[in-house]
Amino acid sequence: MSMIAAFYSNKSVLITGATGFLGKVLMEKLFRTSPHLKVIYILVRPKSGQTLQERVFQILNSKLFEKVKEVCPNVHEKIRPISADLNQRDFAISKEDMQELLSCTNIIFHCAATVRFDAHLREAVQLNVIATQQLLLMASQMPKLEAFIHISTAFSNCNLSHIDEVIYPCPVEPRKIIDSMEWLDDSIIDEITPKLIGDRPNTYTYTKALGEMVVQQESGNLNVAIVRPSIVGATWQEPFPGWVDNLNGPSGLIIAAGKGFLRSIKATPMAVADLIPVDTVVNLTIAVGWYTAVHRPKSTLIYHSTSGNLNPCNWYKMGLQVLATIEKIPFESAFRRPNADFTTNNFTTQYWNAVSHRAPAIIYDFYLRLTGRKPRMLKLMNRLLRTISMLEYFINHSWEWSTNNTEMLLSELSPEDQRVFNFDVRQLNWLEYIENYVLGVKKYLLKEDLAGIPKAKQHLKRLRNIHYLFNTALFLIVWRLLIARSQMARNIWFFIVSFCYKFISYFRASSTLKV
Ligand SMILES: CCCCCCCCCCCCCCCCCCCCCCCCCC(=O)SCCNC(=O)CCNC(=O)[C@H](O)C(C)(C)COP(=O)(O)OP(=O)(O)OC[C@H]1O[C@@H](n2cnc3c(N)ncnc32)[C@H](O)[C@@H]1OP(=O)(O)O
Ligand SMILES: NC(=O)C1=CN([C@@H]2O[C@H](COP(=O)(O)OP(=O)(O)OC[C@H]3O[C@@H](n4cnc5c(N)ncnc54)[C@H](OP(=O)(O)O)[C@@H]3O)[C@@H](O)[C@H]2O)C=CC1
Repeated sequence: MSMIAAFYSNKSVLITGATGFLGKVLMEKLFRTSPHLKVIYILVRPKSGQTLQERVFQILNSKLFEKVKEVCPNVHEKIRPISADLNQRDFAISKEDMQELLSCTNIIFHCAATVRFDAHLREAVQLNVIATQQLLLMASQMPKLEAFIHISTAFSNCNLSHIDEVIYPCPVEPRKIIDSMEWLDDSIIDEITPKLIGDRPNTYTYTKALGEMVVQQESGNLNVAIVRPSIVGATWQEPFPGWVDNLNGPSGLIIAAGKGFLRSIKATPMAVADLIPVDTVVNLTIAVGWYTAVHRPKSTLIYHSTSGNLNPCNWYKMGLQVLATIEKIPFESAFRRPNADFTTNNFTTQYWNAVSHRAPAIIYDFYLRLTGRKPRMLKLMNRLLRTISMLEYFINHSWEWSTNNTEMLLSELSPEDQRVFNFDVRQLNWLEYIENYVLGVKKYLLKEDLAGIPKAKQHLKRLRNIHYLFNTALFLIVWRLLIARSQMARNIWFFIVSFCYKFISYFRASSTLKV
């Protein structure tokens, strides 16, 4: 029997960010391994015209939850959605709900965050710092609370190249930043943002670092731990391989490459691609919840959920495997044949952006206009290039994360728990994982049927023919223009034609001799 699974039986768990990528997988695994869990409270806001109940219904009816329903048929009774907006004071939770949360919660997993790299500093501070502070305050009023697990990111200190499992202080105290957000207007915040974030690439990583400091400073007597995942990718094993449902991290780029939009990207091929499957992060997080509650470490422990130091993979190997898989199982209705490559300097990046990204988009838009349709490709391409520019920092640097606490925790688990809550990345086979990832992107993100593969291959053949035809026509037009305007081009043309003529005459003569 798994000790960890038994620990969660009869517990009341509170999850923030349960409608997000990581939160959903966390909830799924908790229900599947501990079906006797008492209740999971999830803080949810109404969104995109959907009520809380509709959002929960959609999650429970998704493919991700299929296995849970087999082991825990009454799962819908065990999820208790609480209407909450983490941007509001007291999260805008009703008095009755707040009372229930305060008196019943045993474990908190705080996953909610804004993960947008371009979030305004005010917005990022509100969610990644102030909401964490408020949640800690709530936690301090929970008599039954056994552990508070905060999800941060391995990139909160990406301004360093070697990162230990410790909290590094930021030059300006979080309290000062929080106070200043109350009275500074947006234009001044815009001006000071670059100075505050310093050598970090965006407000996201900066506010996640501030969030960690808040956890350290304001957790009082609570049993607190922090989990720091690197780039979270599709599931490795559970509930099934390759599950993913959002475009963050590599997923969006896999689509862009597979559909033929992305042809080149500035990357350091040998830099470590520190991807970590979402189920690995979730298994570690659940184990951390158990360890923190049962062993009550004296200080706040940080756990790195990274792959680089134990089982490294680089962007070159990853990119190659993505392309190899796409060739085997192509995506439908590609814009161009998938054929992406890495560039390593600004000049070639700009060149290929113009030639391989913007020019085809402009030509396609011209074709749309001619056929009476609304042009859209250049706009889409510009958005893709903007997204890539924001991700570039992470594919052009390498980091080293120490994983002593994570390894210590693994050694503390029973063999059964090591199996049920496996977070040992040394067992990960990258090529197999990436293949399943690409397949998962096709099935669960693009919702494409595998039966459509022959048609997709046919479409790629057509694109290849169009490509050859286009290149030949382009060559002939350029050549014709050159010949018309330049004596040197005419001379070269004359030389080539006479050379070919002599060559053919020689062959004809030698074949006549043989006869
Ligand atoms: C021979 C060699 C072979 C070579 C082969 C070559 C290779 C080829 C193979 C390629 C694969 C292998 C290598 C992969 C490299 C992976 C790099 C990963 C780095 C990740 C680092 C993460 C580290 C930190 C981890 C953390 O700790 S945090 C979690 C991570 N957080 C994020 O990843 C948020 C990012 N995103 C945003 O920050 C916002 O998205 C924002 C960007 C501001 C836009 O913002 P905005 O313009 O407002 O627009 P959106 O509404 O968001 O989107 C607007 C439109 O772009 C779409 N779109 C959103 N996203 C993405 C995305 N990714 N990729 C693509 N499209 C996207 C969306 O569908 C919408 O399209 P539409 O629906 O309009 O058609
Ligand atoms: N994905 C990654 O690559 C990595 C993620 N992380 C960390 O993991 C955690 C989870 O990330 P991930 O699941 O990928 O992110 P998602 O963007 O998928 O999920 C974010 C969650 O936060 C919720 N949320 C955001 N704003 C509010 C609000 N105002 N009130 C209530 N809920 C809100 C969202 O709710 P809603 O559905 O309503 O928007 C959603 O459930 C984050 O803390 C992130 O920093 C760390 C490293 C890498």
